[in-house]
Amino acid sequence: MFDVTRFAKAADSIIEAGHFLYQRGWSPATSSNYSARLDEHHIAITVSGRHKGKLHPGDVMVVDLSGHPVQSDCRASAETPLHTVLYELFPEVGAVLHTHSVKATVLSRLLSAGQSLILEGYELQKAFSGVETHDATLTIPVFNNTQDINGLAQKTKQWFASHQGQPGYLIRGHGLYTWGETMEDCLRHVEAFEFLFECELEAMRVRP
Ligand SMILES: CSC[C@@H](O)[C@@H](O)C(=O)COP(=O)(O)O
Ligand SMILES: [Zn+2]
Repeated sequence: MFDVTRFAKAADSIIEAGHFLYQRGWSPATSSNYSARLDEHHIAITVSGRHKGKLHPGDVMVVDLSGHPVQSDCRASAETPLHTVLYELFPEVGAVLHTHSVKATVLSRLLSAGQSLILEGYELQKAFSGVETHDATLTIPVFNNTQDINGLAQKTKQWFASHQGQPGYLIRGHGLYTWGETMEDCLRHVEAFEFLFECELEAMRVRP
């Protein structure tokens, strides 16, 4: 079983993240899903289909790392497997955020099939945990969108198993997944990505 106090704290951090991400326009309407680790076997995650700017405690539930609801009759996010594979793969990960911003959506559609987004030379890359210089090269893979979430989860798990230092990925025409040791780290990563997406789009505009 999970610790109820930890769940309450995790739910609060998820609700607060939803307010922030909705206000910034990165999680419109019922798009996006968020989670936070409770322990080795359980995470708190948003209930499917809830408006992310108006989350309340009943919109967050517990699932185990197989995605099964624990003490809840609600339906967990349709994209739960995209979260659980990250918690399985990275024991240090404490939070995962998925957003649907305009910039992530547009940029991911401009990259061709098989092309990753390469981020290098930006001072702001240092906002990602473990990155200490603008000279680092970050490779952000772009997976094709699909409604086969289990299939996509396996693809992401495989890719990140062999690229452990990379901070997130895009799903084409869909959005961003990123994670961190804490919810605060994870929110910083979303913000850093949004700045970098804007820089990349602006660079394409100036020099097509
Ligand atoms: C409102 S469309 C977005 C959904 O299809 C999905 O991509 C999403 O991010 C939210 O799904 P959810 O099941 O609410 O977690
Ligand atoms: Zn989504």
